[in-house]
Amino acid sequence: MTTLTIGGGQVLRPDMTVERADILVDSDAGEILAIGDADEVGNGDEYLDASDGLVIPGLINAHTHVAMTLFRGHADDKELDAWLQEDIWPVEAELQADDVRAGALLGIAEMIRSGTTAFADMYFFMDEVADVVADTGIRATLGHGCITVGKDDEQAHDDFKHSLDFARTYDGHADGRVQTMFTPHSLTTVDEKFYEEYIPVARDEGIPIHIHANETVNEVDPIVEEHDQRPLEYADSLDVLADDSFIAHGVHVDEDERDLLAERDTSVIHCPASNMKLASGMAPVQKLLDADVSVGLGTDGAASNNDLDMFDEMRDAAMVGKLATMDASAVPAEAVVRMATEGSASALGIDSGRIEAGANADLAVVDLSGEHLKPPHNLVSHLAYAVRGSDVCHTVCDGAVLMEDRTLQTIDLDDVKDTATERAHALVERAE
Ligand SMILES: CSC[C@H]1O[C@@H](n2cnc3c(O)ncnc32)[C@H](O)[C@@H]1O
Ligand SMILES: [Zn+2]
Repeated sequence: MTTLTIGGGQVLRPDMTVERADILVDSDAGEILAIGDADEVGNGDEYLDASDGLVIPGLINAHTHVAMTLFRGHADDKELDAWLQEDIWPVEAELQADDVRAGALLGIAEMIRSGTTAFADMYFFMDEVADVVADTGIRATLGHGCITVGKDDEQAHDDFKHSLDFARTYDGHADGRVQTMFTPHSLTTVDEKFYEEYIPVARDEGIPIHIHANETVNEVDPIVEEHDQRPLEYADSLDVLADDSFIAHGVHVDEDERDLLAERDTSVIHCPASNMKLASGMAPVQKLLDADVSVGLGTDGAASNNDLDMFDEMRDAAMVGKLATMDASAVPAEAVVRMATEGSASALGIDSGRIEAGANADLAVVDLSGEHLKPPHNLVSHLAYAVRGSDVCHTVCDGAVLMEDRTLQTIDLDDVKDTATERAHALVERAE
């Protein structure tokens, strides 16, 4: 057994207390072995210095499209439908496998550097993303996204079959760091008959389901008109809601839908930056929490955010949670830290997001030496409101060190930046 000690720092525990402790990790099994005083925990074969640092669970970005880093800054200042139809879908139509590889490498580098150790992604060319996940050491839940608008029946069926095949083939890839899901894009971009045919197949095979839902009023209204049902009631009639399902956004959800989500134990992934930038609306996050809905946190793609930094996302979630309710006590610091850790972990069904013996050794160390983190009155407050992604100095996933002293260990960052820039420019040119 090879072991790793993360020593000399303070540690965020699952009850949101902070204590001075060392952490011993079994690097082979990828698990936390012990947390305690240096003499109790003992010396590992390797050592990461966390002095003047706070060890936190690696953050979990529970909804993104990682290769969309290629479109960062390509299309801003438009609402969702115009943004997708006029700018994003035309460039996505030109995507090649190597583009997705380049965009995924860039996004994963950004996530590891800002303390994210797992993400959920629905996109295209997902075998490329799975291979990049394998090579870089991060953890991910991946699905090939299906859209039926603009496709004939045969193309749409092929898309769904491909999505199921991807989920079957790649589940457990990369020593179990890759899990898979079935990912119809949304309730308005996928025709009902495809839900009716393929959701039962996913359910029979135990494949989790992830969709965008209730993101904008433009998406909700046509469903209500056509089906005389709220979108999540419609989703439930299609058997989309279950304890291993999770929906992205959930901005426009009424009280009955919140109760339905709680009853079905379906998680909502809150994406506050994307919701603000696309002016989609303000999700009723405090009401979701009050209704006992499990809430995780995601950045969405880098074209609607425009970064993949989960510290930014925690801050945005806390800020917009207060603005939405005009209540400064809504969505407090502790709630957003829980969303980015245990809430997202629960949505993805992974045993990460908590620093306890037996849990996955997915960890990040925040350097507390910066002037913007003094005085350290309350470190949970700092995580929500003051820490920046660039304060992360070490990142560990599955017991392996992915970043040490701000240097990536599995990614050649200069090469990744150059390749992504070249491919993004060529891609946009092809689409013009
Ligand atoms: C079918 S793969 C995923 C698909 O979703 C698009 N997308 C990116 N951000 C959003 C969003 O906020 N709402 C809906 N769809 C989004 C992405 O560009 C892909 O086409
Ligand atoms: Zn999305």
